[in-house]
Parts: sequence; structure tokens; C-alpha cells
Amino acid sequence: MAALTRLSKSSFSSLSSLSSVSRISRSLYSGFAPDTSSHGATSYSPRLGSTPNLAVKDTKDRSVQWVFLGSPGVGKGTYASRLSNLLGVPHIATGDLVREELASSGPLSQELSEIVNQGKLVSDEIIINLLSKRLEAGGAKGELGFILDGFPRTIRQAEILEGVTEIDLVLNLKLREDVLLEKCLGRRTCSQCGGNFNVASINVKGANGHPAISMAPLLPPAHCMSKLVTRADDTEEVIKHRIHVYNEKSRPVEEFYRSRGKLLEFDLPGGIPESWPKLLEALNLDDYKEKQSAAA
Ligand SMILES: Nc1ncnc2c1ncn2[C@@H]1O[C@H](COP(=O)(O)OP(=O)(O)O)[C@@H](O)[C@H]1O
Repeated sequence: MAALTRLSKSSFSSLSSLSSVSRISRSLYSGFAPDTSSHGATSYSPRLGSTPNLAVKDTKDRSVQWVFLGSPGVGKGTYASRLSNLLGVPHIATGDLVREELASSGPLSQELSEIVNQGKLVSDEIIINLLSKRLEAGGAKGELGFILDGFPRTIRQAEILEGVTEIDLVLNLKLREDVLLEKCLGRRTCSQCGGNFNVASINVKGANGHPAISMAPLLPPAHCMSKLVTRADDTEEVIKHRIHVYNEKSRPVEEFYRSRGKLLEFDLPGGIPESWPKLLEALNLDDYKEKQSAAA
């Protein structure tokens, strides 16, 4: 693996495309403040007297700059893609960018394959370059804003990101580690349509203060059943290592944003049917569609 040269901001000047890609409509978030008074708060309360003004005046003003944090398998991609569709901003998952690079059989493939299959993190420099290429492509297509999934994952990445643009909200999705392991082991992708599914039926009892969790399988349609594949890094050994790496390298990123008053912690209460409405409520988006149509 290429020696990790000292990372300097100039190495990441390409990330400046972030600021050209998106404009923050600060009015969108006037009054929105996660409740970081008590550590581990799983909810937030807008400043008294004001709630996030998510009514979008018109689409050219719409821009969201969010980050999704959370351990492997927690469901960052699941909820980021749903919110991406709801808010009309791109969902950019650095794990997907890595897998696309792997599939391209480009010069980095071999190096990336070894790193990913061992559950290690790809170097900040490589990730930033993949991300800036994606942002430049999005900017060229007129994309506004983003929901970043899986980035930043180290303090260095968070510092670089902070140096090039502002983040409005960091959503930290949380689940018990025993459930994360079962979810990752049950994860499947359709090799034809790319759809993401989960064959695990999860029912764990409450333990150590954690509530019981039930998650029904997220089964694919019949035509995908015979095409399901498992990610090479979704083996028990590699999953446990990825969770360890997250705890070691990415938990500090949670504190990075908590100390900046940007972190919204959300404990998933169950599968998508239970979690999605509660997540919308936590984000004050439960009546977003109505606000949209009222603003039209
Ligand atoms: N921001 C990042 N920094 C370093 N490596 C990353 C980053 N995002 C993704 N990767 C690499 O891609 C792999 C898959 O990422 P992802 O799909 O987000 O998996 P998970 O959410 O299960 O950790 C990671 O294990 C890591 O090797």
C-alpha cells in the first residue's frame, strides 16, 4: 500500500468541489439545534419558539449538507437513500465509491481489495480523491447538497471536510453490536439490479439496559432470489474487525461533531417499519411532504 504521505490540506484541494457543489440555505436550519446537553441524548429539541424551517422555498434554494455516522451494518445506506429521495439531494456512500473502484479493475483495485477484505480503512487520501471525483461529477450535473454516508470516518477526514464546507447535521445511527453482527451476516445484494436486502430474522431480548430488538427480514422479489450475493467483507471475523475499527477510529468523529453541537443521536428501535417514521419525527420531517405541497 502506498506509504501514507503526510496528509496536508493541499492534498485535498480537490475537495473544494464540495463548496462549489452545494449552497447552504442557512434559513433551512435556523433554530435547529441537536440537544447535546446530556451526552448520549437520543433525541433533540429545536430551540424554543422555532423549528427547522424545512419548507423549501423553491428547488434552486434547496440544499442539505448532512453526514451519516454509524457502525457497520447499522443501516446508514438504508436511511440515507430514503432521505435522499425525500429531500431530493444525492446520497453519496464512500463504501459504494470504493466498491465501484474495486469493480473497475483500475490501478487501485488490488490494494483496495486487500484493505477492504481485511476490514481496514482505506487511506484518507484515496477516499478523499474518490469522493472529490464523485462530487465534481455531481456538480457538473447540477447536484445540490449531499447526504454523506460513511464519510468522514476519521478525525483527519472530519477536519479536512470542515476546512472546505459546513455540515448542517450529523445523524449518528446506533444499534447494539450483537444486532449489527446479525444484520451484516444477513446482508445480501442482487448481482443484477444492485438491490440491497437482508435475509436475517432478528429477535434479541433486552440486555444490559438495551431494549429488545426485532427486525423482520427484508426479502427480495422472486426474480432476485437466485442472484443474491454476499459482500466479501461480511464474514463474522471481518465484521467484528470493522466494528472494532469503527469504535477505534470513528467514535472520536462522533465526539468531534457532538462538541460542535451538530450531532443528533438516534437509537434504531427496530427494522424499517418501526424506525423510519420515528426518524422522520426526530428530524422534524414527518410532515415534510405536506409542507412541500403547501409551499408549492
Ligand atoms: N470514509 C472512509 N474512510 C476509509 N475507508 C472507507 C471509508 N468509507 C468506506 N471505506 C472503506 O470501504 C469499506 C466499506 O465501507 P461501507 O460500505 O461504508 O461499510 P460499512 O458501513 O459496513 O463499514 C470500509 O470497510 C472501508 O474499507
